[in-house]
Amino acid sequence: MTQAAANDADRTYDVIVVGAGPVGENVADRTSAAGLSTVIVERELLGGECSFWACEPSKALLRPVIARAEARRVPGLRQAVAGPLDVAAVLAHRDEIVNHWHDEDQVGWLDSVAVDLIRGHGRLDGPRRVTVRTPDGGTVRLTARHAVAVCTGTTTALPDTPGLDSVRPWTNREVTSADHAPERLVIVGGGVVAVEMAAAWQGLGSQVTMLVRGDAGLLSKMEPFAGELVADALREAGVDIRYGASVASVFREGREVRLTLGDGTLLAADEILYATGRSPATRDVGLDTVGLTPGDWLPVDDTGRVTAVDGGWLYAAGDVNHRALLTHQGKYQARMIGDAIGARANGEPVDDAAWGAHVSTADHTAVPQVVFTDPEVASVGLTTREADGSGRRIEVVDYDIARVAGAHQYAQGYRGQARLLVDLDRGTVAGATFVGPGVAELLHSATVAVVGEVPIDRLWHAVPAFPTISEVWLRLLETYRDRHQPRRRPPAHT
Ligand SMILES: Cc1cc2nc3c(=O)[nH]c(=O)nc-3n(C[C@H](O)[C@H](O)[C@H](O)COP(=O)(O)OP(=O)(O)OC[C@H]3O[C@@H](n4cnc5c(N)ncnc54)[C@H](O)[C@@H]3O)c2cc1C
Ligand SMILES: NC(=O)c1ccc[n+]([C@@H]2O[C@H](COP(=O)([O-])OP(=O)(O)OC[C@H]3O[C@@H](n4cnc5c(N)ncnc54)[C@H](O)[C@@H]3O)[C@@H](O)[C@H]2O)c1
Repeated sequence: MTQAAANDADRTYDVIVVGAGPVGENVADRTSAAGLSTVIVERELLGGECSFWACEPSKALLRPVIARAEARRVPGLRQAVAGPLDVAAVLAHRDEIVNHWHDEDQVGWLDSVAVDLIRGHGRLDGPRRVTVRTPDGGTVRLTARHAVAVCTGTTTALPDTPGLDSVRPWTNREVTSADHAPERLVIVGGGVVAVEMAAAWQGLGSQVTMLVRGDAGLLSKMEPFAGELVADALREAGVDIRYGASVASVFREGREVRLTLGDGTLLAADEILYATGRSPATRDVGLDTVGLTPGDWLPVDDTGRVTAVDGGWLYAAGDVNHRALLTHQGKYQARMIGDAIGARANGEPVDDAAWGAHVSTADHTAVPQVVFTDPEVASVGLTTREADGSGRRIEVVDYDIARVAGAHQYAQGYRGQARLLVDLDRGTVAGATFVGPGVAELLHSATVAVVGEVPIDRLWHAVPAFPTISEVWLRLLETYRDRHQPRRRPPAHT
C-alpha cells in the first residue's frame, strides 16, 4: 500500500527511509524484500535528483550532441549530419525521459514492492523517530522498530560570491530543465557537471564560456590526460575555456548577467551555471536531535551505519554519506545496506567481511564512472595520483587507442588514450582509465577485472573480439609483457 494517509496519527514501521531518490528507493526495496514493514518519506519527486534534474535529463541532452560528433567522423555519413541539431526535438525528448517531471511510474513501482509512501519533509526527532511535515500542513510521527535510513542526497554547493544571491544562478536543476539554449552561458567549475553541460549546451547552440579556478585543468580528480582530451574537444566545439579564472562579483542588469573576474576582466552572459560541487542535504533533517551537526555529511561504516551515532539504528546511503557521489554506487550501497538491515532485524548473520553480502567494499577500491562527453571518459579504481599515496607498488601502462584496429573502424581520425594501473605485488589490475569515443561500454570489463582481482596472467585468456575497441586490453597487456620480458633477438640466418 502506498500513499499512507497524511495525518494518520502516529505510525510504527520496522524501517523508515527518508528521501526517495534512486538510493532511498533501493534501500526500501531490499528491506521490504526482507519482510520488514517499510515506509519512505519524500518531499518532492520519487526518483530524486538523478531522475529529474541530473543523470537522466543531462544524458538526454548529451546523447544527440555525442551521436552527431561521432557521425561526423564516419566517411559517407558526415555530410548527412552537417547541419544543426533540432533543439526543440532534443528538449521534447528530454521532457519525455523525465516523464514531464511526474513520478507516477515510481509510485506504481513502490506499490509493487509493498513500500508505503508519505509525501512531505522528514526530520529525525530523536532515536528511531521521524516527524514528517506533510504538504497540507499536517504532521505524521513515525517510529522505527529497527532502522532509519537517511538518503536525502545533495544540493549544489554555491560559493559566497558577492552578488550571487541576486542573479538567480543556474544550478543542476535549471541547466537540465531549461526550455531553450541561452545565447551565452557561463559555467563556473571544471568538474563533471561543468564539462558535460558545456558539451551539451555548446552543441545545442549556446556560446559557452567555462571559468575554471586554479591550474589543475578539467576533471582534476581523474587522470590528467582525461581532462586534456576533453578540453581539446570542447575547444574545437567552440567552448571558451579560461583557466585560473575566478568570479570576484556578479550582478544581473535587465536580462544580462554581468561578471567581474578576479583579474578585473568583465564578462556578460545570459545565464550563469554554478557547477561547483555538492553540499549534503542534511541542514534540516533533525541531525541535532541525535547529537549530530546539521549540514554535515554522514560518514558510515561499510554496512552503512552512521558511525557517530550509538545504537546501530541510523543508516545513511548514497550521496549523503559522501563515499561516491554517483547513482550506481549509491544504489550498490543501498542494496548492501537494505540487506544488512534485513539480516540484523531477522537475527541472521551479518556478512561484513570484505566483499561480503552486506558491505560496500567496492566504494574503497572499485568505483566506476563515465563522463558522457565527446570523447567519453571511463574510469575505475585507482588513478596514478591516488596510487602515489597508496603505498602500493603500482606500474602504469599506457596505450594510444587510435592504434587499435577497432578504433579505425569506429571513426576517422580517432583520438583516445588508455591507462592501466597494475599492482605489481598482487599481479592484478588496480585501476583503469579509457578516454575516447565509444569507450563507456569498455568500462565494465575493467570493473570486473578490478573487483575480481583477476590475475594479469589470466587476462591473456580473455580475448577481445576483432575489430573492437576492446582490443586495447590486448595492447595494454602486450605493452606490460614486453616491458617485463623484452623480446629476444633471433640468431642471424647463416
Ligand atoms: C547534473 C548532474 C548529472 C549527474 N549525472 C550522473 C550520471 O550520469 N551518473 C551517475 O552515476 N551520477 C550522476 N550524477 C550524480 C547523481 O545524481 C547522484 O549521485 C544521485 O542522485 C544520488 O542519489 P541519492 O538518492 O543519494 O540522492 P538524490 O538523488 O539527491 O535524492 C535524494 C532525495 O531525497 C529527498 N529529500 C531530501 N531531503 C528530504 C527530507 N528532509 N525529507 C524528505 N525527502 C527529502 C529529495 O527530494 C530527493 O528526492 C549527476 C549529478 C548531477 C548534479
Ligand atoms: N557522468 C557522471 O557520472 C556524473 C555527471 C555529473 C555529476 N556527477 C557527480 O556529481 C558530483 C557533482 O559534480 P560537480 O561537477 O558539481 O562536482 P566536482 O567536484 O566534479 O567539480 C566541482 C568543480 O567546481 C570547482 N569549484 C568548487 N568550488 C568552486 C568555487 N568556489 N569557485 C570556482 N570553482 C569551484 C572545482 O574546482 C571543480 O572543478 C560529482 O561527484 C560527480 O561525480 C557524475
